Amino acid sequence: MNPLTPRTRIKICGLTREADVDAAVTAGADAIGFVLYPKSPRAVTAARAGDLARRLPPFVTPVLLFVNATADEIAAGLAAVPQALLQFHGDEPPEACTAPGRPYLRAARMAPGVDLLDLAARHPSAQALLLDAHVEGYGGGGKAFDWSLIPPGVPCPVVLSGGLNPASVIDGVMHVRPWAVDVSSGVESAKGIKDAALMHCFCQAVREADARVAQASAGT
Ligand SMILES: O=C(O)c1ccccc1N[C@@H]1O[C@H](COP(=O)(O)O)[C@@H](O)[C@H]1O
Repeated sequence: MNPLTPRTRIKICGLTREADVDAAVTAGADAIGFVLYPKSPRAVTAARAGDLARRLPPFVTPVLLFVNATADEIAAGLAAVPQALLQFHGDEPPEACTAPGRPYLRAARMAPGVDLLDLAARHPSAQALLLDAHVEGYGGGGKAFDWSLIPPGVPCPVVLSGGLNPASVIDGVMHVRPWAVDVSSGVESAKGIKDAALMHCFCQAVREADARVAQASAGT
C-alpha cells in the first residue's frame, strides 16, 4: 500500500501537555493529534490545542480530531490552529468533512462488513483513510482490529491505527505497509497520560519496521 517510500509516517494522538508535545517531536513524530471531542479522556479545548500546536517546529503537522462536531466547533478549532489537518472520527457524512474546505483524514471504524472501497469512493477528497478498531466511544480504545479486513486496492493512502504499541507496530507496518501509523493508548502510562519513553520506543519500532520492509524488498 505504500510503494513510494519505506519511511512510514508517524502520528501520535491525544496530547494534552507541553512536555508530551516536546517529547513526541523529539521521538520523531511527523504529526501530533489534539482531540477536540469533549467526551475523550484526552480532550483539549480549541484554545489549548492552539497553545500546544504553537510549540511544533516546521514540518510537524498538527491534527485536530473531531467526533460529530458542529461547524462552529470546527471553525473554532481552525481559528486556534489554522494550519491543522482535520481528522473526522465520528459519523460525519462526506459533505460535513469537505465543508471546512481543509485537508482531512476520514476514520473508518473497522469491523466485519465495513466496505473500505465504498468509503474511499464516498470520500474522494480525503487525504487518507485512517483505520481504527470499532470500539465504544468512537476511538482511542487501545483495541486492534483484524488487518485481513483491509481489502487490496484501497485507492488512497492508509493510516493504520487501533491498539498499536511499540511491540505490535512492527507487524502492523510489515503486514499492512501503510502510509502512516497513528497511536494513542499504546504510548500512555495511564489513560490520557503520554509516556516519553514509550513514544520513543514506538518511533524506534516504526524505523525498525521500515528497515525490515526495505530489506525484504531488496531481497525480492
Ligand atoms: O484518542 C481519543 O480519545 C479518541 C476519541 C474519540 C475518537 C478517536 C480517538 N482517538 C483516535 O483513536 C485511534 C486509536 O487510538 P488507540 O491507539 O487505539 O488508543 C487513533 O487514531 C486516535 O487518533
